[in-house]
Amino acid sequence: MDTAFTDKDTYQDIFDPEGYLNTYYNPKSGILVVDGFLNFALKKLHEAFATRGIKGKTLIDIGHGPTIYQDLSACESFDEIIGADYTDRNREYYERSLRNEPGTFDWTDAIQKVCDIEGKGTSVEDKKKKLKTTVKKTLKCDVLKSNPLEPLVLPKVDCVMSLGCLECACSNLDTYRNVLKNVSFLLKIGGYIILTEILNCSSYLSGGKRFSCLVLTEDFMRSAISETGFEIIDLEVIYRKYDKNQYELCNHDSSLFVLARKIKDV
Ligand SMILES: C[S@@+](CC[C@H](N)C(=O)[O-])C[C@H]1O[C@@H](n2cnc3c(N)ncnc32)[C@H](O)[C@@H]1O
Repeated sequence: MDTAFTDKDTYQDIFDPEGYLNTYYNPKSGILVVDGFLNFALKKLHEAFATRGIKGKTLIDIGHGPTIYQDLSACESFDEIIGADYTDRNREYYERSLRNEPGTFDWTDAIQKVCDIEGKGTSVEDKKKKLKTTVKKTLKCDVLKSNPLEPLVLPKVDCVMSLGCLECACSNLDTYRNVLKNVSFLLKIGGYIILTEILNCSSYLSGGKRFSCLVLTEDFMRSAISETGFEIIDLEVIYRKYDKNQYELCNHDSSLFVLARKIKDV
């Protein structure tokens, strides 16, 4: 299902955090739970931070939306995490989730999964505390700007992570390549980028509204990342089993994880 490009101000106006979380991350029926993406992402993030030892002072989590699962492994490897998203509602929901406010989405299953993968006997409560103390703030950001955090200019960071955001922010492949350069601007030479994207998806339904998605392929991702000054360290794709009902909500056929290291500015 194609749909007109939904730009950042459409997100600001109509993207509903609760509707998104219930459709995509509900522990029993969430599309990204049922299709295996969430477990895949949690495993790959643990591998990147704990097994490969990607660590440092600061990680920026760009386009976090209302989700916190992506920071559960990172919070053990970085002194601080800075969140960033375009919409006020998503930044507010992210902060409320970090404070474990009543009525916010229950991430217990995902947190328990990460604690189990880590195998250190960390309790869900202790992981929530670690996450809350490591994420220092969340900032307004626009990945379409050469400095996505404009007007702020932060010191270059050790890692930038962006899960399921860039393909929503871009209307064409050239813009996607530029956005990779924009995100790279925030990174030290030798720093790391971590991306997940859904592939071959043209749109997704969230909170009863349809949002556009830039159709990405594994080949495009490999070339775009290499052409924007990164060396790919790890890239993995998982394929989803076809389910007509879920497909109508979100028509991706696979999901991609990539870890890459910045070797130069382009
Ligand atoms: C599908 S949600 C991804 C949420 C979350 N990272 C996840 O893994 O499910 C896409 C996010 O991209 C953000 N976004 C869209 N356009 C943006 C832009 N130009 N700059 C920064 N964030 C943007 C939206 O506000 C939204 O939070």
